[in-house]
Amino acid sequence: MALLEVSSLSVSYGRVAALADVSLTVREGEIVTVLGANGAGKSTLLKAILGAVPVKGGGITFADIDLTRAAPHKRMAQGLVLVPEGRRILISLTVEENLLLGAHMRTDTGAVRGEMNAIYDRFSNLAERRHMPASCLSGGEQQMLAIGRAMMARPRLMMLDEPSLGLSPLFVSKLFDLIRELNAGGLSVLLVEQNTGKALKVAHAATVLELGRVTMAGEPAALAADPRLQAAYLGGGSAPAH
Ligand SMILES: Nc1ncnc2c1ncn2[C@@H]1O[C@H](COP(=O)(O)OP(=O)(O)OP(=O)(O)O)[C@@H](O)[C@H]1O
Repeated sequence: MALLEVSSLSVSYGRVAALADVSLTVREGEIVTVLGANGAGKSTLLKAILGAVPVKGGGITFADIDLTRAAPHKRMAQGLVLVPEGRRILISLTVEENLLLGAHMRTDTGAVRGEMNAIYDRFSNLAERRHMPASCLSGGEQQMLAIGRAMMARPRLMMLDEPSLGLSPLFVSKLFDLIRELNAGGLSVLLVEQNTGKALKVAHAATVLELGRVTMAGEPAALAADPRLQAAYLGGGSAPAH
């Protein structure tokens, strides 16, 4: 079943057309990746789905509800969450305060505490430093905190904007393991990545954006084997095993 349906979406910043006629589907339980060079419109797509930028044309349906004109908080209440590029952790707040920010829309305080404990069980580094400012975390740990904060909203679909950017190879591996694990637990994922090889390995479907338009879309293994994609994003290397 389609969880997120983006159809013929167009977004402009003044005269700059950032997205033109973009369509994409995320089915329940899927990881879908959006690939593309800098400025292709990937972040704009995620922001438009979240309602942070106005759409000029097209539609966004989530869980069969038309959210095209809905306010961001209405979309979040439906289970949409964004882990933004650059993580946007509040470094002067404690780890725990950052996590609680993710639950600010929830009124079920008992369940919120349970969720937080589950996050601490998953991330012992965060648990150990729960009362310390987030500034004491490494970049990789801050990314885990950003994902933990998003989990606090109990999302149905998590959108991740270039989560591996600037992380050490060890944390990149941990990050992709985590995405797999969360997905295995039932979370649907829309993943924007520059790490094309890793993103294609983890995803069930992929879409390539170029200058705001979809130029390729389909099964990740097929895309990975496509010479155009190899030349542009995989350094001409061989297709990753799926
Ligand atoms: N606030 C803005 N005002 C004007 N133009 C913008 C704004 N944000 C993005 N753009 C332009 O819209 C286009 C798409 O940008 P976007 O950030 O969505 O691309 P991206 O694929 O996410 O790139 P990156 O990987 O660099 O984040 C680019 O031409 C960019 O310059």
